[in-house]
Amino acid sequence: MENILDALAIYGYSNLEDRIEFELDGVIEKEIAPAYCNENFELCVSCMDYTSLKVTDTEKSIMTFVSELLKKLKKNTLPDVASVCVFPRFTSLVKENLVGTQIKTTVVGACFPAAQTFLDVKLAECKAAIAAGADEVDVVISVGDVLERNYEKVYKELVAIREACAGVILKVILETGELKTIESVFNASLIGAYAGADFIKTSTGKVPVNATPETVYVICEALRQFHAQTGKMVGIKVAGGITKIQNAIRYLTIVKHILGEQWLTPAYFRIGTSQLLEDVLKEMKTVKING
Ligand SMILES: O=C[C@H](O)COP(=O)(O)O
Repeated sequence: MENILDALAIYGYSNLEDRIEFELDGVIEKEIAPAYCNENFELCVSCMDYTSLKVTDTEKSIMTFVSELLKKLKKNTLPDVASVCVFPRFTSLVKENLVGTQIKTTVVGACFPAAQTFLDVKLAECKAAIAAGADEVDVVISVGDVLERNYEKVYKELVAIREACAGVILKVILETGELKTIESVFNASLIGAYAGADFIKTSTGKVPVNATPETVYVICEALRQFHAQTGKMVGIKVAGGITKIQNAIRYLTIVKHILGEQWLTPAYFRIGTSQLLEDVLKEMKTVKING
């Protein structure tokens, strides 16, 4: 592509603010109740990036985290989650402990969560994670540069990261709670898509504001327009503070409403979460009992 600024000029977000409020409170709100069913709870499990990104994580705690997950899935006859997501140093450990399942190993790379280091260090970390067995890498965009509209710089860095992550799934995290405006979330989504991201991800879970219905709406709209222009489907990962299945179903409904049912597979929809599975199990039982 010639120039990211020329590419962005094709897209429009001017009427989004009114539409978001109108649709989230109206038509989308009405679509949530019928989507609240065990079939979609299972879909949420299969789209889950089951995550542990704590400063206290150790080899021992991560092994327990993975084995408890596998036990819960088996005991409740649930589908495999999409991936287990951890810090880079646990890559090979997770990979080994997932042998015999379809579950992928996701690693946060490029100096998650602040991403404030040298590009060479970011690239080296991504490459090391892949060499250790990562199937998927989640990296944070240079948030400050997006806010200053240094779009060319942000795009070039992501292209370099895309090259370093050749052959694996790349998720670009926008940290939407820090981007704040529709313009920056919309443009950052498109920059990620043009740089070759497989998924645009909302948040790290490490700042006060994470995924929200409004920002998920904006990302979906950017990806809808990107698909209309290029024919390419880019996935969306909602993440950060998602502890209740009600919230996951709300996001699933927004994605379906804007992007369509074809996005509702682990190839195009992910939920990054450290705590959602327990609530899914609880709600599945409640829904079964109450019919
Ligand atoms: O990558 C970030 C995680 O998906 C955040 O998950 P959490 O806020 O549930 O810990």
